[in-house]
Amino acid sequence: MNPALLVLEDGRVFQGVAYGAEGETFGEMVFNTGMTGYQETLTDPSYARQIVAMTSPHIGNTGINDEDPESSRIQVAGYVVREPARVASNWRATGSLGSALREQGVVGIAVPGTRALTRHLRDRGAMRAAIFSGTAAVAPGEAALLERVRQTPSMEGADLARDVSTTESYVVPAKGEKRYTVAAVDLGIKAMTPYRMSERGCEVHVLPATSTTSDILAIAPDGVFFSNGPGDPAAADYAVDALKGVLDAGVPFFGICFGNQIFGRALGLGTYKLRFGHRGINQPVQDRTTGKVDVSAHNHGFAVDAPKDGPFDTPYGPAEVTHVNLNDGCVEGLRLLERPAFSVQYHPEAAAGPHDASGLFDRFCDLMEGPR
Ligand SMILES: NC(=O)CC[C@H](N)C(=O)O
Repeated sequence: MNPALLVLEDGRVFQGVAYGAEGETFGEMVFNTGMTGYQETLTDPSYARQIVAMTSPHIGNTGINDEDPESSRIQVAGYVVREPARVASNWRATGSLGSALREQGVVGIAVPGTRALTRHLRDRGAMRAAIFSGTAAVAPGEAALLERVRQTPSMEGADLARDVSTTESYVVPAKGEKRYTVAAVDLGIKAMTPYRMSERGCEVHVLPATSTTSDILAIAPDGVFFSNGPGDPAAADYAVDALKGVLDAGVPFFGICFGNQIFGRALGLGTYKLRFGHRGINQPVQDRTTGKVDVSAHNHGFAVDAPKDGPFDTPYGPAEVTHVNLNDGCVEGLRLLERPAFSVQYHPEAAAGPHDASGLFDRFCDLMEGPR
């Protein structure tokens, strides 16, 4: 087992052993608290340019399979685990996680101190980092490695959605009878999202991130969807502009995660970076319109800054915060009160995660049914 180093931009260094591909990789250091679902995490395009540490101490037990990927490849910039499983055992497994990381050139590290790392990030916030393993970890000394980490760009201001988006549009057919046509703008879309819509009779036209309002409306959609995605929502003006045109046209709208942040910006709200974000599958979110609490899947480092004490004015009429996170009070959902448009900051597609919030896809279908 070859030595490896995890170097954080504030100078903290964790020593470990190489896991996956050997070499070096740079990204924003974040942690995920999910006890299950590592394959969905690894393949979620929202993790582009992030090094993800798993707080669950044993990773890889169920190997990898052909059914769970959220995209065609592993998307994280690097991977930190406490103890990689030595044996992959599951009836669906087609391979081991270690070999998948190696084959796809994803540099990882196993460190004994993932708990210390998580506490450090919780206190100091997500920060730039790098993993150096094999020969990359040996020669230069920690000071030189740290200097290289400090030269990398930060997540703030990063426009990454267009890098991970599809370049060509494609159609996910409706399962059973087709009821609605949905234009889904791919800002880093997870495979489960169009699937959840197709299960409900939606024919989903997945469009590139930089699609304009007229590209979107050209398919005559019953509803428009903006997906999750990586990077800073403040850097995606092109998506905000496209969505403004959709809202002007009054077409029903649903957004998830990055899509919620873009919706917030289209309403004139700002976004800001959370200290360490929410990444896991057990975050409590309250629907303020019903009082009901969902346990939900999350992956976000930014949040929308919106007034929570009642409806507020927007260019599209009054809006309100519909959902809040019960851990830290941050905004988890928005809606317009006089137009058919809403969004959530978390993941009702539940991949991985609890299915409490899956009814939000039905709410989107109800909005599309409305004008008929
Ligand atoms: N999953 C997402 O869509 C993440 C949105 C955004 N990149 C954030 O970190 O907040």
